[in-house]
Amino acid sequence: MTGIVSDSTAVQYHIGVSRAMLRGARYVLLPGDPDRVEPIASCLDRATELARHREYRSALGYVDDTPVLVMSTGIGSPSTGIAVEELARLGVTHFLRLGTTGAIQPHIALGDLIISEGAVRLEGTSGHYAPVEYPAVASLSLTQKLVEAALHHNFSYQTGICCSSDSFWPGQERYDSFSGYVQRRFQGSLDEWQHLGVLNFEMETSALFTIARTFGLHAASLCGVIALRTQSESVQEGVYAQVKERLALVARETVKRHAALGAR
Ligand SMILES: O=P(O)(O)O[C@H]1O[C@H](CO)[C@@H](O)[C@H]1O
Ligand SMILES: O=c1cc[nH]c(=O)[nH]1
Repeated sequence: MTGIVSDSTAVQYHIGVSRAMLRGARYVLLPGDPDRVEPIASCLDRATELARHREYRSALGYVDDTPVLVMSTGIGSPSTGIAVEELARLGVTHFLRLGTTGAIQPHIALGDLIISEGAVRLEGTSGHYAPVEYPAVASLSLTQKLVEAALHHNFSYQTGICCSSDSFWPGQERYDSFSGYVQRRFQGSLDEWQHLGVLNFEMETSALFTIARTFGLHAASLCGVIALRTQSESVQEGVYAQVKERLALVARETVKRHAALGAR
């Protein structure tokens, strides 16, 4: 039986790109927001748009001679899991999430970058790939290059554990939802994660780390802080432009340094 999804030479069913379109790219930069693809791609050389399909918008560019795909994942772990599946099939081996996030530690500032060493799996998708005991951990070599790149640009950054939630409101203990209700299991959870040293909330990193690991592939996560959850439930949209620029600059430098290792 042949199906479009399982054929590695075909245009992939959800993401709308094929192996030939990737020009051998092994690196992918993964923002959640489709509108972040173009500004990130504009920090690469010779960038061109590839496709727009559902939440997946893609562009191909270069860091010197290294081809790099930029593709949005949409919001959340299910669509991120589909992106990893289909990109892995096309030969992508290194996945770098470029996201926005809400910080839950008081020493973190708006615009800071957070590099995740691991992630709390507060989502369902990764459980379809590995049991709950399996850790969601980052690729060491890719993460080391992220740290070097943030230092190179002199951007303030933190490293640690993030919490990846399946919901933006109750799972991140926000009370400004439509109903205002947060289930008992999440009441007090922000405080608890904070005491356990978790740095931030977002929605994709744990699925990305888990799935990439189970495939024997490499993933890292860089997020820019747009909400200070110890002060407010709101996101501060004024910092979004600065965060976007920082993510793109650090990503380019990370690929440059990692590609120079010549690792497969
Ligand atoms: O800015 P992105 O990459 O989408 O990331 C964060 O923003 C979205 C929620 O607003 C979630 O996807 C969360 O993980
Ligand atoms: O607080 C935040 C900000 C961005 N993304 C999230 O998931 N949470």
